[in-house]
Amino acid sequence: MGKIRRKLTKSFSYAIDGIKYTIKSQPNMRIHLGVGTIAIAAGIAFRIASYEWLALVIVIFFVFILEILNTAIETLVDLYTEDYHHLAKVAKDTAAGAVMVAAIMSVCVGLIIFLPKIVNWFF
Ligand SMILES: Nc1ncnc2c1ncn2[C@@H]1O[C@H](COP(=O)(O)OP(=O)(O)OP(=O)(O)O)[C@@H](O)[C@H]1O
Repeated sequence: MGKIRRKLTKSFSYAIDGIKYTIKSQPNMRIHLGVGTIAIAAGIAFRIASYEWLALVIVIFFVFILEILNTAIETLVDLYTEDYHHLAKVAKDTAAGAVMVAAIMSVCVGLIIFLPKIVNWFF
């Protein structure tokens, strides 16, 4: 039992190391964290419904997940080659594209949830 717990603790701490590395090395991850925090604060301020929380939390975490995977792919490419290679460019650009698509999706969800509330608030 102790052995299993020690193994789980180790895996957990390696995963946290990966997340910490992404936050430290990727300015974009820090932007995602900032925007996610603002969106959560806005959700609290506007008392959004539970289905809106569901959509908001999913898109926020989806962007985090893809940024972490993007970092893993970038790092693997750099480990493989530091020379210019067309396929290295394709790998990095497509991984970055995935993050961008997720970020656009999260902006759309944010607008769908908050825009009517902001308009109501002002008018
Ligand atoms: N080995 C390589 N061969 C060809 N093109 C590369 C290579 N490394 C990077 N690139 C190109 O340069 C771009 C920037 O690569 P870089 O490693 O600096 O990532 P980045 O822009 O810092 O990504 P992020 O901002 O997400 O950290 C890549 O998207 C890719 O188009």
